[in-house]
Amino acid sequence: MTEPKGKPAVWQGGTVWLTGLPSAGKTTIAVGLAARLRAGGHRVQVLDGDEIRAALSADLGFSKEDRDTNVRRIGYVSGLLAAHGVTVLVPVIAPYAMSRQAVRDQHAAQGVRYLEVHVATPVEICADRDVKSLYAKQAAGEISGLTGADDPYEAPVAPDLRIHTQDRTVEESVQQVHALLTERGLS
Ligand SMILES: Nc1ncnc2c1ncn2[C@@H]1O[C@H](COP(=O)(O)OS(=O)(=O)O)[C@@H](OP(=O)(O)O)[C@H]1O
Ligand SMILES: Nc1ncnc2c1ncn2[C@@H]1O[C@H](COP(=O)(O)OP(=O)(O)O)[C@@H](O)[C@H]1O
Repeated sequence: MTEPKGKPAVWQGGTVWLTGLPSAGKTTIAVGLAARLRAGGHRVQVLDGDEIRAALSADLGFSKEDRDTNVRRIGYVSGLLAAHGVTVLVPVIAPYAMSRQAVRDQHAAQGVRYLEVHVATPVEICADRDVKSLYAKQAAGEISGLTGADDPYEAPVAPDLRIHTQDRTVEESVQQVHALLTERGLS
């Protein structure tokens, strides 16, 4: 396959999983980081939670079992892409430690780089942002099983990076993750 003209492609791939509560800032950071990496010549794919659920996991809900299946599916796809030189950014809640560990193990078994970033925005801030009005709906009793409100979130014990987005600009948060990638040879 011929590479597009322009900046030379950068070939090292890997998965960067951004885990955190709804409205923590996962998608915003992934989109900002993707633009920055693409400008540097990287092949980048963002596997957004909502898009993947529509395309690949439409059969799944938000039970523990379904979330685990969803996370493992996304991990499988990201591993394939990353093995072929793509930097895969995954802004997906992934609330259970065991599912996240399974994805990490799967990448290790394939010899593919994997970084976990905990977007550790406190639930009060997330509920205040409430980008999709989910916290309001949960508080009003219209939905249940919302991560962080009335469904579990197992915070990572030893992520590669933990970031606090409150009192930070989006650009500062993107820069923090970009610095991690640089340190680990992924940018
Ligand atoms: N009950 C409940 N709990 C959590 N999230 C909910 C729920 N219902 C819908 N949504 C919306 O779906 C997005 C979460 O999908 P994910 O695939 O990231 O979740 S998971 O990893 O399978 O738990 C999530 O997207 P983000 O807000 O971007 O995190 C929500 O918008
Ligand atoms: N430092 C920051 N990093 C990321 N998002 C931030 C930051 N400060 C404020 N925000 C805002 O928080 C919201 C996060 O929404 P989103 O990225 O959709 O969250 P998630 O994907 O985790 O559900 C956006 O409106 C974003 O502009």
